[in-house]
Amino acid sequence: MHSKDQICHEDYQRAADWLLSQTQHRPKVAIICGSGLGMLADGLKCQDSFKYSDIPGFPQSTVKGHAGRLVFGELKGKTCVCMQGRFHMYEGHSLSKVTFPVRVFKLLGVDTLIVTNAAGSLADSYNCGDIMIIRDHINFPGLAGLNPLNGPNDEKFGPRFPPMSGVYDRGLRKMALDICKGMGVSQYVQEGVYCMVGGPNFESIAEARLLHRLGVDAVGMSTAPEVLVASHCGIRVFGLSLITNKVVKSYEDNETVNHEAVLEVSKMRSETLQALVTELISRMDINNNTA
Ligand SMILES: O=P(O)(O)O[C@@H]1C[C@H](O)[C@@H](CO)O1
Ligand code: HPA
Repeated sequence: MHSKDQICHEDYQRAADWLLSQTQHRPKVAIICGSGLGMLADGLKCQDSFKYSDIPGFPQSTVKGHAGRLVFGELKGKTCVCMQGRFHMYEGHSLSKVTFPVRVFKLLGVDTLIVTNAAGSLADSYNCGDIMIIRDHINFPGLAGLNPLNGPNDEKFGPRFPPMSGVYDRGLRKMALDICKGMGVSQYVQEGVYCMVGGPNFESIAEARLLHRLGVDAVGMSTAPEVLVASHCGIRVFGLSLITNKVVKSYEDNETVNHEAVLEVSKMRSETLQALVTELISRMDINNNTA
């Protein structure tokens, strides 16, 4: 490792080699669990689990609801790796640290990333407890120049100027909608635009109104950097937001949001989310990247 913020190819390779030496699992699918969504790893069979503090180069999780464990295992015959806890920019990590695991996953042979998060809704038709399939994102820190791909481009991972249209795989989104219909949960499933803000504060009312006017359906403090880095290195992406609160948009509204409430709602939908992710993985074709 060169300096706190500069990570080179060998650093990713060192972490990947260490993991490959510790487990027989060779994952094709990676799952990143959002706040309170760590239970997505619970269904994995034949688990091998590693504390982030033991993995070379991995940062530490500091947020409640993010256990800080990497879990390998089998789900419906597919080998998966699951991050029980992600890293956020507001914790003080550089964006290259936030996205460090994604490049390690690439070196492990992962070809599909499922990202999940807890988010607040701006869309008037959304309710607390809704599941939003992410169609697209707005990366506010990215628009302002805070991008994990800043700095020298590592051509071994991808091109200098990666496209960002169509990043959330259309086939997987359609498959997820079909699964939700089959599960009889379509009434609380949405498809929409996620916006990443820096956090750690929740939005002011004026900020919420701005995001609403911009067409944002749900807002959170993660996901976009991981998705950028995954897409840059050719990993297929699918994303889910769990709507844990409605963002306050009115000065007449006395509601306030807090992290404990976010974690409570995450728990409420854990079974449905787990069933959806399991069925999606079971149906997905992980060899030729077509759903
Ligand atoms: O990791 P995610 O994006 O699910 O976490 C959300 C955003 C903040 O970290 C936290 C706020 O409650 O939950
Ligand atoms: N805003 C930002 N991030 C969030 C929210 C929110 O309302 N809820 C959960 N994560």
